Amino acid sequence: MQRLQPCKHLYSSSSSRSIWLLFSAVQTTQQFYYSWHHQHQYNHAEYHCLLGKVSAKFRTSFNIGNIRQGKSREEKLTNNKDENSITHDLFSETIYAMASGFSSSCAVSVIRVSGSRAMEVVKRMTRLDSKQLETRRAYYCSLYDPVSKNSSNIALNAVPIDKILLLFFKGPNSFTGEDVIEIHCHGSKAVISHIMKALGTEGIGFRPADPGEFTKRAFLNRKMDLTEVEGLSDLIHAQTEQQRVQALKQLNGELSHVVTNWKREMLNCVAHVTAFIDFGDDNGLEESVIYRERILPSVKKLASELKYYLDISKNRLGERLREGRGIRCALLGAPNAGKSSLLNVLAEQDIAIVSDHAGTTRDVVEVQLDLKGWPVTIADTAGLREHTDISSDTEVGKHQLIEIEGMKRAIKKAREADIVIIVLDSENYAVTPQEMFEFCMRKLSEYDLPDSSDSSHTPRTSNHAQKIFLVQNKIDSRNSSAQHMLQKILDIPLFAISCKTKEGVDQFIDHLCKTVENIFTGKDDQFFSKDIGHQQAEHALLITRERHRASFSKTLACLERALQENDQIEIAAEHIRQAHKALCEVTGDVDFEEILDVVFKEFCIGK
Ligand SMILES: Nc1nc2c(ncn2[C@@H]2O[C@H](COP(=O)(O)OP(=O)(O)OP(=O)(O)O)[C@@H](O)[C@H]2O)c(=O)[nH]1
Ligand SMILES: [Mg+2]
Repeated sequence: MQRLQPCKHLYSSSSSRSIWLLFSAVQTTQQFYYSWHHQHQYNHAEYHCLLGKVSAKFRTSFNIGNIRQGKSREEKLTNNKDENSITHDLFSETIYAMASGFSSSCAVSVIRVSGSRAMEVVKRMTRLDSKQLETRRAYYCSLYDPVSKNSSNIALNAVPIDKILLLFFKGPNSFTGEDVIEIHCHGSKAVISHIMKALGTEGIGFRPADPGEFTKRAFLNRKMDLTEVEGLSDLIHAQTEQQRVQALKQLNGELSHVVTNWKREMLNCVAHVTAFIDFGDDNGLEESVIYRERILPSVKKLASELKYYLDISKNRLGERLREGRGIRCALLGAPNAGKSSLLNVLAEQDIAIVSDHAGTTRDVVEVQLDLKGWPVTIADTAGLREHTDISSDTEVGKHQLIEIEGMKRAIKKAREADIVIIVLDSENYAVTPQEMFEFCMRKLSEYDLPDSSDSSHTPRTSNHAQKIFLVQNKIDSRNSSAQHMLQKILDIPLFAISCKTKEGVDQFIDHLCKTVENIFTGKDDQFFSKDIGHQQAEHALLITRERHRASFSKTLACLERALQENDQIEIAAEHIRQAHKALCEVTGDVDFEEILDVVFKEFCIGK
């Protein structure tokens, strides 16, 4: 049997192997040997002998001095202070910040203190007995200026700052994993600034928290993984109902759960290979059998699951929901058709300039709306019309060039949109609604594809799903007669409305809301293939960031390389290890300061 030299270099070269990895691997190897034992009818003595060998081998193979996982992140960070400037002295200081929002005055505000010396608040700023203090209980008491460290009691004649509710959370069963004190005080500026000043005085010596520092401590103390941290950040910033739902799912670990299962399965495969490399020959195990029966099916399944998640999230609906860009709609039509008027009606405010001068809107004007909890971006655009014989030498020609540039931008915007709303003018005799509709459709199909390297929007592909709505405006006008009304064209939804009297507007908005909801929930087969239902659409919304997608793609590429290795199981195992590492970036189980910086900079102070 031809194979590479076994695993020593595979493990010893890796400086970030962990005890946790070791135990998982030993555990999975146990499962492997149990199943192997069943197949090969080993007796118990033989089985335990094998398992002992594997465990011992794992212990020596892993570079335990440099482990990360398994130890708390805190320990790792304390050991590597110089490498990790981000967390330098992070745990030695007790921090404080306002946890509730900043407002000039409100009924109650919350100030949070976290760290090993948090109890000093109780000892030196209240008359409560710190030794008797129960965790997770609220105490109603007076809060005083801090007494010096050596004085045992608040003086009898001390003047209180405020009457407060004090809560104590004993670490590690707290949000940060450290001792936490919450002060619920009255929300006036005077009370808050007095308490904040008292906590920062030299005597008590706490430090104001950096933005997101409480959550960073929670992450480093393994209270939450990186996807949950992101979920929390999204929940704090959620503007619409559906953003809240999405954020809460991530905070509750839905993405984390999927990723953790994949990671476990990958470790399982690696453990099988390692056990085989070290002991397979001794026990008559065949490399090709292990590869075919154990590695190949697992890796195939993992690869197809990753591919599925990447495929269904191609439209980046998860990111778009989280970021608030949502579904992109563009208003397209002739000058003066009422596009800007419709934008203002939808936004319920005067965002775009409206006038009876044809060609009022020159550039794209965008507004983000919340349609029943789903975010939507609507773009008002310059009016479209035919142009002939333009000369840049004349004043008129110069104006026309500007208008043409506006039209180009309008069509580009419409091409990128998920929904194009063609606004037709019932008053316009020069061009019939039917002609205008055909003109817009021609422009939509003629225009060059936008630059797909611009990652700010979904790259348009040849099968870019797009919906067209027709809106015939100004039905209130006395000039609008039956002959100027558009007849229904195929199955394109057609709405007759008046931006002036609001007639028909509600039906149009209802239809728009329903369409947007159907897209996000997988009921629209233009955006998801027909067999993709509600559950798959929910899966698609799990990927909320480009960094998730990038790690998934990297993981898939490693797994595909592993699949090409045929019977070379040591090489396949190394690819699987790389896949595991790529996936660890999603949950934050690797050393990668830049990612932490990106994630935590989204946070506000006090969280
Ligand atoms: N009677 C009537 N007039 C309308 C209605 N909607 C818009 N208008 C008028 O039509 C004119 C053009 O409206 P806009 O909203 O500026 O049209 P537009 O399509 O944005 O025009 P451009 O920016 O030039 O492309 C304005 O005078 C509006 O008051 C409507 O429903 N009924
Ligand atoms: Mg306009």
